[in-house]
Amino acid sequence: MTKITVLKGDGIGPEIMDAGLNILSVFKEKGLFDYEISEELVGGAAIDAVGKPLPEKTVESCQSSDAILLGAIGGPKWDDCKERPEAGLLALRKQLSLYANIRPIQVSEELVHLSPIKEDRIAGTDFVIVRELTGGIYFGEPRQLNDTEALDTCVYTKEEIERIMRAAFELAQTRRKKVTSVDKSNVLATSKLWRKVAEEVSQDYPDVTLEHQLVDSCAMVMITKPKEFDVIVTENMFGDILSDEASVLTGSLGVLASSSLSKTGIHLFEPIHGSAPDIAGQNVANPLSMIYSVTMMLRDSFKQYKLADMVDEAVKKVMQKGIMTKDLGGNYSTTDVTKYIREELIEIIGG
Ligand SMILES: NC(=O)c1ccc[n+]([C@@H]2O[C@H](COP(=O)([O-])OP(=O)(O)OC[C@H]3O[C@@H](n4cnc5c(N)ncnc54)[C@H](O)[C@@H]3O)[C@@H](O)[C@H]2O)c1
Ligand SMILES: CC(C)[C@H](C(=O)O)[C@@H](O)C(=O)O
Ligand SMILES: [Mg+2]
Repeated sequence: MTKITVLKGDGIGPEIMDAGLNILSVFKEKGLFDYEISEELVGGAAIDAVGKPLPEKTVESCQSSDAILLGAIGGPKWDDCKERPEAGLLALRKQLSLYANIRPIQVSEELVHLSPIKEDRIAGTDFVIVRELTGGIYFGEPRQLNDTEALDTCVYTKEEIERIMRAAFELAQTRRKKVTSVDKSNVLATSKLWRKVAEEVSQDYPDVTLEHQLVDSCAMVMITKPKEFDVIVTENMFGDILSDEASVLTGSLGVLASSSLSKTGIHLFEPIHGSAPDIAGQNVANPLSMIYSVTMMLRDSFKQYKLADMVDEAVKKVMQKGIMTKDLGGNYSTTDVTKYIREELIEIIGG
């Protein structure tokens, strides 16, 4: 039996996870896709229950799963904990070698008018950020903090860069065959190596065009000419920042999902946003980020392309009717939007 480990996490995590699982369960009910769920703790919820953000039981469940769904972690309640919820997520990424974080950015027809950026600049935008997820300054040693000095270390090895480059080039081969490698090679040693390895790897993909861009100007072009991009490949922290910036193009952070891929074949799927403490518990969070995380899982882990397409179609129909959460200017609740998507999906399957 296909096993999915579900990590609801904190804040809006449980609310949007319930939405994602609600949609997935339609396929089980209709006999189209069977699976069992193992629900485990991560983040603040795990700190509260067992005193640490990533219990061994959670890791063991993930390691014996076919895929992992994660809601979101973190929140002000745990800001002063010795080990914060975020440390649990980072340790999970590291322990499961989830090195390639794929963050698709598509501006849909239904939502294009909701971005603060002019419609003609962004209509048709369709790119993917490939973010290196297990290296860089997030994980480098030594790191230190005392009252007068703090130290973080940014480390990248050639192997780590080569691995993420290959993921980006292979993805580009299935798309418009252009890779933009983003770095800060005018300043950073890690970025100089990044650029050199990008050039070397590109020799193996002659059908793909490689261009380099500095991260500061990339941040600007992403807003002014986002249609220029096909696949952006970048290191861990730049990818984190650029992907939240990219959400401005799509109308809301609440519509963006991601897959974190591992060579083990056990991948993790999660929204790119956080636990949104400002709206948690109000039933107003946009469930689309989690529902799209489920469609990414259906495609990347289970090759269930038709089922994923059906969910996309159901979401599109619901958006066309203007049934949206507050972040997109609507006044429907999380559960209402989910209910309408479920109904559309059932109709699509039936028809
Ligand atoms: N992968 C993760 O679990 C993850 C990612 C990012 C941040 N975090 C954590 O989340 C906590 C809050 O961080 P933050 O406030 O900077 O970022 P955030 O992404 O949680 O929220 C930023 C803004 O976007 C809104 N937003 C986010 N998701 C939404 C959704 N689905 N629907 C509607 N609006 C949505 C929030 O209401 C907020 O105004 C922090 O503890 C942070 O470390 C976790
Ligand atoms: C919560 C935090 C550690 C995480 C990150 O920085 O990777 C988040 O911002 C993300 O984008 O998934
Ligand atoms: Mg982030």
